[in-house]
Amino acid sequence: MTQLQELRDAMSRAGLDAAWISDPANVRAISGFSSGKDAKVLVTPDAATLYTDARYTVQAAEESPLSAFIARPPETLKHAAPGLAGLRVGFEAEHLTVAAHDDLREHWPQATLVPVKGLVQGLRVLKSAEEIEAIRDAQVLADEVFMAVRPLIVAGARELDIATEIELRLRQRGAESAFDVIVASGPRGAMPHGVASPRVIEDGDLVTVDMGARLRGYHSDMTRTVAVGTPSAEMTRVYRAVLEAEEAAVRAVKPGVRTADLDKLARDILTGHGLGEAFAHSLGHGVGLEVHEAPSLRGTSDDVLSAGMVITIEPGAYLPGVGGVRIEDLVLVTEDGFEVLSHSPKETL
Ligand SMILES: CSCC[C@H](N)C(=O)N1CCC[C@H]1C(=O)N[C@@H](C)C(=O)O
Repeated sequence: MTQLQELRDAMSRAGLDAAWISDPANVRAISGFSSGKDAKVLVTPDAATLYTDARYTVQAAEESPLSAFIARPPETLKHAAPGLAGLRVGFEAEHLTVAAHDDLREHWPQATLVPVKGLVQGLRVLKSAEEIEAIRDAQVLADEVFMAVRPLIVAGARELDIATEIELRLRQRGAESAFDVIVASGPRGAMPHGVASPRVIEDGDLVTVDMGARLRGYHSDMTRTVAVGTPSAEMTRVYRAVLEAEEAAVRAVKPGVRTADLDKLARDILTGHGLGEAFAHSLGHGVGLEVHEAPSLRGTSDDVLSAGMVITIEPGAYLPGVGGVRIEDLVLVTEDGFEVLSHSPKETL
């Protein structure tokens, strides 16, 4: 079943006659159109229209099987209005701005607007074989690039130079960076989202590199923390604790496991090493058309793993003023357990 058919089933369950899809990743999932931020999709039980503007006439015809209406707002909204009179139209409450909602109310006065959450995101959680292939291919490129750049992570190099090399080499392989590359060395390692800075890497630093490729719209995500020279005894101990937590959590991945329990498993190991407070984020997240998507591997999550999910396992420990460690693998949940998609070696300190 295509995601469009699945969406119609979900709309019917939610009591909707139509859905206005505005989130770029959801637009792509439903229509195949890759410039989702300049497009919307209107879905009813017997029609689906891609709305975009004249910059994309050729691209829309090439990429999407949906019929396209080429115009800019408000003509798009005026075009849709007659067919929506008297209908319950779902809109994406987590994405639509207040101003865009006002526009819908103005142009569709006879429709009942219904806020919905996760309508399409829910359909994206289980990946098709084609989607898994794209994520796998993206990770192959990311592994290649990490391995090629690893020898450049030495004392005297700047974090920015490492990030630039990663971005360039991903581009050369036909991909792009999935997000701003994180290169956090020495004390900057205490920042989980420490994007590369001009800092010069020093002997004895641990350097956290968090990178991903985007290929055919799909993302990969992986982190390695590498040692330059000999790190301090304290940071070596932190590294080993994070590695222990990471490997234990990966081994526990299988269908039916609650993501909150996985988070707890990793967190308990770090707590046992006195690092519970230092683990300042969730254990991981789903990966697909967005780098962060469902399921959430957070302690408060109700999500349960199923075969076909692609997730990250990425515990970390962050000591302000001292440094940090994160180790992250990209993992496919399989019928009988898991497959690790990221293959870059991890340091054994
Ligand atoms: C800007 S994308 C960052 C990708 C990275 N691998 C990642 O997902 N990180 C880095 C540290 C924490 C983690 C993250 O942002 N987790 C989110 C889902 C959270 O809220 O915990």
